[in-house]
Amino acid sequence: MAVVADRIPVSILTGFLGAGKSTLLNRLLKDPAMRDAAVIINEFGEVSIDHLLVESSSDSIVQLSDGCLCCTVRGELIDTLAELLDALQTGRVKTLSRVVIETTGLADPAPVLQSVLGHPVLSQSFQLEGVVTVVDAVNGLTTLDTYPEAVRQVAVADRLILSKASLADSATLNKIRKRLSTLNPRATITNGDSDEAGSVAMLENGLYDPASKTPDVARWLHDEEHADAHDHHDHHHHDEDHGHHHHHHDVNRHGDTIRSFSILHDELIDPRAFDMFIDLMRSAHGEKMLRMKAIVGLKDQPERPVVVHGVQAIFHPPHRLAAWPDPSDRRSRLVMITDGLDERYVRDLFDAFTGKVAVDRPDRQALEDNPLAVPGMKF
Ligand SMILES: Nc1nc2c(ncn2[C@@H]2O[C@H](COP(=O)(O)OP(=O)(O)OP(=O)(O)O)[C@@H](O)[C@H]2O)c(=O)[nH]1
Repeated sequence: MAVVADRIPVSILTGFLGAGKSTLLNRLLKDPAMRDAAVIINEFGEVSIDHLLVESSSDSIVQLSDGCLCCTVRGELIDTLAELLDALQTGRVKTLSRVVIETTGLADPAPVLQSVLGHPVLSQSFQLEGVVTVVDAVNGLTTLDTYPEAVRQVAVADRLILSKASLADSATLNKIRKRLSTLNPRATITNGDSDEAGSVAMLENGLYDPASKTPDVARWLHDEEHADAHDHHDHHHHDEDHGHHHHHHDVNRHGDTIRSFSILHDELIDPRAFDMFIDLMRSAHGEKMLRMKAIVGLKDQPERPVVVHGVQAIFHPPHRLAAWPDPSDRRSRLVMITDGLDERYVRDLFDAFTGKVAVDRPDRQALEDNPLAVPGMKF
């Protein structure tokens, strides 16, 4: 493979589940300087939603890498970068100004970094320009206390973007800023609301230098290099159960209580029933629901699906899309990442609200009578 004279800058956009990575990426893609950039989006879970919602400008190439970047299986990412290079060298892509890789929220960034920094061939053509980590001002402190991945994401960053600052009180904001400065004293902290956060400037952090980070970072990268020798596929279990594909994670990295699963539904849903389902999930199980993303067809406006984002107990205001992103596929899709919440239970609850009858399950009426199901979300 020929060596490209100027290496192409690669930026990594990371941050815990629901921190606001895609939101930032959508803003970034509107910056004219992102023309000729490629974006690689990695999603957790087999039913993808993110790529449908990325508002790419026509010149940006959006690649979907659906391998799991959160563990050390990095083959997919290497393949995707190699394909980009090939497209450039064979003229299928005229110019490639930069690459942005959005990791999954559970990503341990070390293997991702190592893919670029440590690959003998790719590192001749790509150079790591920096790591941008989005931290949610509302859930950030709890997340950092609970999930070591979140700490690593902060520690490796060149720039920290503090999202949802407008939703947090000033005492929380001060605490989180302090915590971030302790975890990573050299990273710039940028407010997510600022113009800078949504522009290419946030990616321009100079070349990535692990030595400027805390000593832990150099150690993690070193560990990753050595972990390469092992076959990490051993840790992945892709089972088929009731026709649903699971992605069970390497228990050593994420704890064996984290699960990702998705629900597909062919019929349009009664808006009120969906309200109730979401409300019950939020009020009764919010802390166990690390992430919910859904695109849902409701009976009131079948042509305009609703997008719902839940991040732990916080549900962001849902929004209606102007149309289905892919008109040939109008199934409702809910992707959930839970910690200690049984998949069967969530499925049964959803089925109950959407009218699927089963003998051993409460029906919708019974659930509506449940005082936990406080109506609240209106579309
Ligand atoms: N108010 C407010 N909401 C935000 C901000 N950033 C993101 N959100 C909302 O938070 C929710 C999650 O945002 P995403 O951008 O999808 O988060 P993500 O990090 O890409 O999520 P994952 O890919 O699941 O890890 C969405 O409903 C956003 O609208 C912010 O700065 N302020």
